[in-house]
Amino acid sequence: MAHTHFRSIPLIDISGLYDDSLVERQRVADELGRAAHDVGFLQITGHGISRSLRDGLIRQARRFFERPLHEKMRFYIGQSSNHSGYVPEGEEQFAGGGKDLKEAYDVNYNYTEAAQIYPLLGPTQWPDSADFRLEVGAYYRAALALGDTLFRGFALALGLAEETFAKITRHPTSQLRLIHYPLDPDPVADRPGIGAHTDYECFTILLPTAEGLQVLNGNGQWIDVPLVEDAFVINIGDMLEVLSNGHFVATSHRVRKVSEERFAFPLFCACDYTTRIAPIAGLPPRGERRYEPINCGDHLFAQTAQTFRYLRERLEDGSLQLPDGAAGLSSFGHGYRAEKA
Ligand SMILES: O=C(O)CCC(=O)C(=O)O
Ligand SMILES: [Fe+2]
Repeated sequence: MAHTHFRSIPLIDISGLYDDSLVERQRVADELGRAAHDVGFLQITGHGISRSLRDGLIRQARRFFERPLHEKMRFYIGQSSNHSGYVPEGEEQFAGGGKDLKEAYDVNYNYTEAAQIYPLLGPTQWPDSADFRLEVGAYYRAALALGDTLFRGFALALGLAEETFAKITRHPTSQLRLIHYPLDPDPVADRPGIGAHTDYECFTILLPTAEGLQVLNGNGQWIDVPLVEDAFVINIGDMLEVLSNGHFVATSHRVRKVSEERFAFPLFCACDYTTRIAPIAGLPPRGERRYEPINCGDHLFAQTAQTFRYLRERLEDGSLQLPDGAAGLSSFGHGYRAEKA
């Protein structure tokens, strides 16, 4: 296993990434790089996303999930063109048939400029609330911009040109999930909030409202991620592990059963749909692992199609086909998750 026997999650003030001095940006980038290499998880402060933007997001999520199911289902993800909208409990089914105790609202890059050519890109399906669209949309854009800053930091940390990732993140297939974990009505049933997994994308910018997230260290121990005021949790996903040739690690994590209502807002920062994800030229391998190249969008869509009920039904009735090459992807996503957990 690549990552170390860490016992805690590094906390890094990233305000220096916005500094005019490259020396200062490199100093912070080196800290990010150490955390991404040793742990695959970190928390950041100094990110510049205001409390009011964060509060607006949380407020809109609370309001939406409080609505009766039949109203939420008017914005069901299965009727959208870019895989956005309401995800009821049980819609997602993971390898082994597990179901998580959660509901979600998924917001994608709102891509309206061209005819939709790829399954995960297109206009986002918003609910019938102008405030939701305003506040959630504003948060999405701010968090995506923070993602661009982190991409620059990770590039410096890898010894690459600062803009390396900018060329492949123009209209990224990056999804913001508003997740609601209700209070568990049946504390006997053994259902996790979210079972053990790694994230598929490059990295995730996560805002949680309560504790519950746990991270697997190299010793096989689950380490609690504490709730830190004003901080975001950042974790490396499969694609940045590949791009960095294993220098950064996608670390397995889970959400344990919740004893209080909990919300969590991950923004999964990915690349443009057609980006070929392979080790970046010039980065020496770390360890024995060799990475097969994959296509960013096809990989995300193939994983999604195999876990969401409405897409599985289309696969089964033949109205949807998986992208070419999707079959050979078991070393990522859930397959990889199972191996690590
Ligand atoms: O709820 C959380 O804190 C984490 C959610 C998560 O890991 C995911 O959605 O991939
Ligand atoms: Fe995750």
